[in-house]
Amino acid sequence: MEKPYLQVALDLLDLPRAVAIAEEALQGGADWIEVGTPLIKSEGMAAVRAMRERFPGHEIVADMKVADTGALEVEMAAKSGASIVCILADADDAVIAEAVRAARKYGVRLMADLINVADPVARSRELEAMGVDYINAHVGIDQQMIGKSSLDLLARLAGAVQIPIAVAGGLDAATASAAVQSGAAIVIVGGNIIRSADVAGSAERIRSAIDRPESRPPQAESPDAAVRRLLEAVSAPNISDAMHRKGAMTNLVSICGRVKMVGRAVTVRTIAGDWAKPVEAIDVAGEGDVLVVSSDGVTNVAPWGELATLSCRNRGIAGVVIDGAVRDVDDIRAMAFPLFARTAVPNAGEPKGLGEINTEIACCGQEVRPGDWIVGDESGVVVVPRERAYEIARRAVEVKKTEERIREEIRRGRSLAEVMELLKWEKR
Ligand SMILES: O=C(CO)[C@H](O)[C@H](O)COP(=O)(O)O
Repeated sequence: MEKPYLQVALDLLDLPRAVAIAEEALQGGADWIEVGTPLIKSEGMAAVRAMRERFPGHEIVADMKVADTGALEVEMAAKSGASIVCILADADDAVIAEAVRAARKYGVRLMADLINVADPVARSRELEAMGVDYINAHVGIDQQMIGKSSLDLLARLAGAVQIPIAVAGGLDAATASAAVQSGAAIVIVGGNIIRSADVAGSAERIRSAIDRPESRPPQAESPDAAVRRLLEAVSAPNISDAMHRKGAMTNLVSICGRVKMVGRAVTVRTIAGDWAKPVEAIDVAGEGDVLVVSSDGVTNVAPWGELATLSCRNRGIAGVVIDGAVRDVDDIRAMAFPLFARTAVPNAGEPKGLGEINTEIACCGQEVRPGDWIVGDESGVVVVPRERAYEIARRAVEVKKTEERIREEIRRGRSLAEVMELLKWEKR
């Protein structure tokens, strides 16, 4: 079998950055350069021309995602220097037929992107019969965030067509290696190369995983374990960004400073500093849970202190959030326990048993339900709704990756405004 190709997908907005990143990716062993759809939307065919001029010896793939006017869009890309043009597999047969005619006329090849196709096997066979040159088993970025896998799609295509199959969608070194073992002839990687601080190094790792694929049995992981692993890898600000600036609790401070907390909420409602329900909830919570206590913002009396914190630590509870006051701060600090509260006060409340455990509560400006995910660090606390936890955790990891590349470019001497092209992207 011919050596699989590594195609780097330049899903960026800015052409000079894209050229610089393409150079680094080629140094690391990428073969084909994809002018990504966001770059085409931002810079137009100028991006395709620039890549052709700068990299004359490489395949230039224009990810046009053609949905209509097949001939016109293929012609544009071909005349700008693309050697491969991407069309949507789901486009009408009339669009595909026109795209194929134009591709033959202008001497380029067509790659059909299976994103969102209902019956990928049947459609791939039809596309092959219509003259498409490559099939792309592609799971899009938003689909990846809800757990869809390009490797599953690739597996469905085994033996379905004779033309080469490309695969794309969140691939890294391990999944690129698995893709090659499942028959992929072209491995397309975007985020895990272009948003790395070390683009050449990341491309190199993927290149060697493709060239020397290893079979490693996939690690079984429960959905909860996956969410926890992902949330532990990101910060509260990463999560807030991933949630479009929603989910942040207000007016809280981290009593022990530099601590991190991730866990599912056990909710508590208490009244007038009554500490019975918060303390009873310690025995309701399991290892890794977070107690979230609503005390209606009361700050002249504390429903929480050192002995409760010690008890939490013994049970492996991940942290506590209180929209009120706490006491015994010096002893709690010595434990370095993740405790988030509004303030400190010496008075304890009375344990009368007012309130309830594990009902929906309002706490620090957020609605919290039992089982929602709570993440806290020195920047504050965010609430992640339980039904979107996996998606938000995945998106937060992407936010972090994007920042890694931006940080590297600032280290190299550019300003944040330059890297982000703030002036260009101000809202008009
Ligand atoms: O076409 C795309 C998105 O529509 C991307 O280029 C493709 O998914 C590869 O990027 P990533 O590796 O980040 O998923």
